[in-house]
Amino acid sequence: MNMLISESVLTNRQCALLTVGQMAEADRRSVAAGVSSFELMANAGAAVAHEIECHWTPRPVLVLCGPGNNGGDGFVTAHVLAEAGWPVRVAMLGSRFSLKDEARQHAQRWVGEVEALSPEVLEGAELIVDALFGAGLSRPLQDQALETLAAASHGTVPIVAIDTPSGVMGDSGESLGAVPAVLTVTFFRKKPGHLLLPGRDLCGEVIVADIGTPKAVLDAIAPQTYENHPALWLANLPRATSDTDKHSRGHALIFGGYPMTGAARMAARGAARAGSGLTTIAVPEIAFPIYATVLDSIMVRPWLTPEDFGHLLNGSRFSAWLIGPGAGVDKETFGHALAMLATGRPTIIDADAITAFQDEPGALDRAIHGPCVLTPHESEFRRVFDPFGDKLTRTRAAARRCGAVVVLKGSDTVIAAPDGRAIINANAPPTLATAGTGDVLSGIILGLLAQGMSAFDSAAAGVWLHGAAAAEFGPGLLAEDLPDLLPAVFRRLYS
Ligand SMILES: NC(=O)C1=CN([C@@H]2O[C@H](COP(=O)(O)OP(=O)(O)OC[C@H]3O[C@@H](n4cnc5c(N)ncnc54)[C@H](O)[C@@H]3O)[C@@H](O)[C@H]2O)[C@@H](O)CC1
Ligand SMILES: [K+]
Repeated sequence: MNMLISESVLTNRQCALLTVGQMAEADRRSVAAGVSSFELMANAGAAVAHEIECHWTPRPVLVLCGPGNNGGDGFVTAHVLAEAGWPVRVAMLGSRFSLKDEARQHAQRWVGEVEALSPEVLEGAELIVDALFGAGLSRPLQDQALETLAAASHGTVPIVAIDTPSGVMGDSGESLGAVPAVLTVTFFRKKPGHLLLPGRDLCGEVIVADIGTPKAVLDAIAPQTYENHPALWLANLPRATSDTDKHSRGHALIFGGYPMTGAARMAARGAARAGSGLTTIAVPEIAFPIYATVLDSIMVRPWLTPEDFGHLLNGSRFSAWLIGPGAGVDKETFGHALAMLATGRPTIIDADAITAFQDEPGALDRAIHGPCVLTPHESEFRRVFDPFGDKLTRTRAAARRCGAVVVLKGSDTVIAAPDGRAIINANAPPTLATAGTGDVLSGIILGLLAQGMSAFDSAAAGVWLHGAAAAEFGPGLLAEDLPDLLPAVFRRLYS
């Protein structure tokens, strides 16, 4: 997996994602720093042409240009490819004389015919460049744009999108009529819509091209959103040294439910493999024989009454706790979760323990006052948080409301902190869609929290490690395979 090795040389600045508004600001600041808009557009179109030449041999290309700057990039791409000897045609939505500023200047350099956009222009094309609209689209595609792209998607001709497939919204990844591209070339930094679904799937391969935007622009913009990558948290990942002993690596406690006992056991194995020095499952006495007979290094601690469980929490030996996997949705789970949160020690509230707050979400907000991670999937999220808005906005709002790090799971998991920082994860393979993988995820995050990593870093690292472990295994994955795949992922991270 060379991917991990080459990716690890990235810096966190390179993982930054910019909103459509921030990208426009980057453009303005570049111009103020002396890089003209004309030059930015020339570089953008040339970068697209370069990627096309790297991916395909010369063939008839059709460039579909829109009425804004995305269309301007398209004219540059057409010009550069034609200069390189490729057979190029251009079709445009509207008139090239209605283009403004640098887009107009670049369009004037195109001496060939400009056909009117319609599905008929697709005839004979063996590569299509979608330069109709960029990421800032605010209304659905319609008429000729919609019909032409729809017709293009019915054929087998590859589509290369400039900035985003037209119709994908850069801030949310939502689609207003976009069709899938095989390659998307964007500029300076990705936007959230390149990673959030369905945008990510519609983009195909994404290449980020340098178009001469000065790097200092990023400091001025101070982005708050990142693509998940080890560059963001590797330096803070706990590592054992020669003076480490098991107690200094933390002690994770998991609430073990009954009769569903597998979930807590898988979480415990995730915590232990993530490096927790000691891992204990606290179980109702009736379940003790079930847990104890199938666990070795992981300890099992029986409790008889809820008061016993409370006393356990008030002892000082545990450094982080988790409740949720297999806990059951009932008053007891609600009470145990509140007892954990009341200690102010690092706590993960997952699965049933999230749902246990569905009638009283305010109680969750009031109880959180220490480091805390919530790990809902979409249905659990909707039971306790506002379901409106795109995934990034919703997760941020939830984190701000409750004061915890919120991990809204899925193929495009979003991790948000109460202070507004957010990370989008894109390394999770679809094989993770199987029972119990969420239990292992909360266990991995617990193992990192127990070792003293911050809640936001633990959540980001845990989500990434979980995805990398699943990718390591490939098809046929079961949740119980995941903990044992972590050592290979760690080995590569540290190599
Ligand atoms: N750093 C940057 O921001 C750079 C941006 N560049 C390009 O500029 C693009 C952004 O340019 P623009 O802001 O002009 O955006 P677009 O090129 O997407 O054009 C927007 C125009 O289309 C119209 N429009 C929007 N939705 C429509 C719909 N559904 N049907 C019909 N018309 C619609 C709008 O009224 C507006 O006139 C980027 O995507 C990128 O390709 C590059 O030239 C280089 C640098
Ligand atoms: K486009």
